[in-house]
Amino acid sequence: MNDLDPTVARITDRIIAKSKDGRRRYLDLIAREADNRPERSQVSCSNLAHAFAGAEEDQEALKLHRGPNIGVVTSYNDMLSAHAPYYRYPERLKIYAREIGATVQVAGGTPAMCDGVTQGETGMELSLFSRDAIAMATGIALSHAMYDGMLLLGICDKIVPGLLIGALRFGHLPAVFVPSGPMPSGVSNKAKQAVRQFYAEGKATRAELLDSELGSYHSPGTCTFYGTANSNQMMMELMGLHVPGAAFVQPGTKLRQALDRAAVHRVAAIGQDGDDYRPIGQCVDEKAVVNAMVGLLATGGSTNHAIHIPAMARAAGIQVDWTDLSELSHAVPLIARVYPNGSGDVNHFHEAGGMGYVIGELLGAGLAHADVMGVAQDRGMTDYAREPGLDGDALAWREVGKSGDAEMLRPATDPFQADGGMRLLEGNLGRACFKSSAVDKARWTVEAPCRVFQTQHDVAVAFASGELDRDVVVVVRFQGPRANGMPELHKLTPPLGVLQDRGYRVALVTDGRMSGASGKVPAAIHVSPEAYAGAGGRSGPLSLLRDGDMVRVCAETGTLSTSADLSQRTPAPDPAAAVGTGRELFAMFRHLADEAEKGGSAMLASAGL
Ligand SMILES: O=C(O)[C@H](O)[C@@H](O)[C@H](O)[C@H](O)COP(=O)(O)O
Repeated sequence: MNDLDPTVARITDRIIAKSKDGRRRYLDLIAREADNRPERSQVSCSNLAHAFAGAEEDQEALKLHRGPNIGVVTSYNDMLSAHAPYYRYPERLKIYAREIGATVQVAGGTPAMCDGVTQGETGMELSLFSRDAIAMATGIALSHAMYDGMLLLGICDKIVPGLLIGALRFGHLPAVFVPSGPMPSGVSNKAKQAVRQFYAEGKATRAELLDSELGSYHSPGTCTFYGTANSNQMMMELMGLHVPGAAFVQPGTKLRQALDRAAVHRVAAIGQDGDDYRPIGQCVDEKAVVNAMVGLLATGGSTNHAIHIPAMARAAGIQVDWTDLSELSHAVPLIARVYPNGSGDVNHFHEAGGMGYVIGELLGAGLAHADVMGVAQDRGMTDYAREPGLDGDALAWREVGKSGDAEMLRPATDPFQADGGMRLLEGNLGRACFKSSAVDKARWTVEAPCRVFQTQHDVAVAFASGELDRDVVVVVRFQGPRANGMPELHKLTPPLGVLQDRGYRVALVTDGRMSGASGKVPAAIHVSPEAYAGAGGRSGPLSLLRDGDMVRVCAETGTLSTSADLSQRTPAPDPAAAVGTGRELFAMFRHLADEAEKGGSAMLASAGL
């Protein structure tokens, strides 16, 4: 293992310094919570009876306080394919717990949205804030104070960040995340995108498109592209919150079951009553957060994490921003290419060495912190650089060896790109993120007259009528957290991709989000401050742009600017708040949300975190 890379060391020190007060307050809180944790033997018998009444065969063990009682927070629903396998989990987890004299109770459920289902639809405007609703639901589940540890069942985009934020507010408890793995590969993501582009151009029928989509999304398990859900799994490994290597093992396999079983046994082993106490609030420290950022950059992960990492870190008293991410990006090489940044999917990535290989390379190059607490048998990250397998029925970890596919995974000494997957853009239009790993370097700079839109639907209409057939920067504004909850605008990818393939220089500029599955088209996203002013607020510069203004997006120099003189202009008026699809229920989240760079969260802002 090499010495720590100087940039990683410097940024970690900076994060530690700026988080000093917040982190101290947080650690004091969890120490107090640990000290004040109600001894179950002292809790009122009536309260206990309420808690154990439904426990059936575990009632006796709970009554006698035989072993740790583990609370499961599950985000099961069977519309979300990734979460469908969780249906059978509670029963299994209870059995695994009994093997070691522990008990498992389902503490509560959380909502879980599928961004694939709501993409381009009004339901997507609830998506970012569903993360905070999940954190709050996690808090409600754990508020019963009957648990000695937690198992967190969630995979997809907002669910892992929401579960982690909620769990961190119970940071005196140990926790293990339990993923259930990707579905087998179907129609390749590249072929799926090609049919979408054909359809956008009128060259494929709706029936052909649906067949292609169903060939891709075909069974229970996580979608196979490297989007937000799978980036979540990467981060949980690099933060040490999984049983090592649990991320990408498919559902319904013996290995998956062995990993789930190990998760129960691990969380029971690292509780406050044992001699190896590892509360999640200590596992998630500044170094673990830096590891998550490094992993995101090294693998070209989802841009959504530029919003979620600051939010998750805040819940543990830690402050990070896009400057930290961007500076790290200069030091972290891109060592993985998974669709949308390459052609293989997460199953191929896993076969080629997967997370074990990535972590081994990052540790070897001094880019990741080895000395995080983690939940693995041996403290630290070393176990995460191995891959799990079965020796008979027993779980065993083996060395990963060389990359099994040099098109997909490369050593840190011979990477795909010398720097990581994300750039910060700045200028007179604000601050924005640019996913450089997904965009051909020849397209890192686009300067063209802009067309300004207020909805993604209007972009589709302009595209269909041929109005966008030219070099153009497409600006889609009023898509920030306070305007409409900051939806993903991934449905713009096929039309903009078509324009690009027709030979035009095209870029997108928006205060909204793109999906983890977006790539190819250069995009300045999450522009902050957002265009929307809100009561008593100030409109961001995007609200001043007009059709025809020259806009420059440059990932090389980190620029997002216009040559137009904006100083005398009046901002475009805020759009009216949308109602329907439940959006009116989320008005308070929109009113109170802070900026994307801080996590776009009303909950954290209001809590003073
Ligand atoms: O951030 C993400 O990872 C996406 O929101 C993802 O959850 C969503 O399902 C995509 O919209 C589907 O991607 P495809 O366009 O490849 O089907």
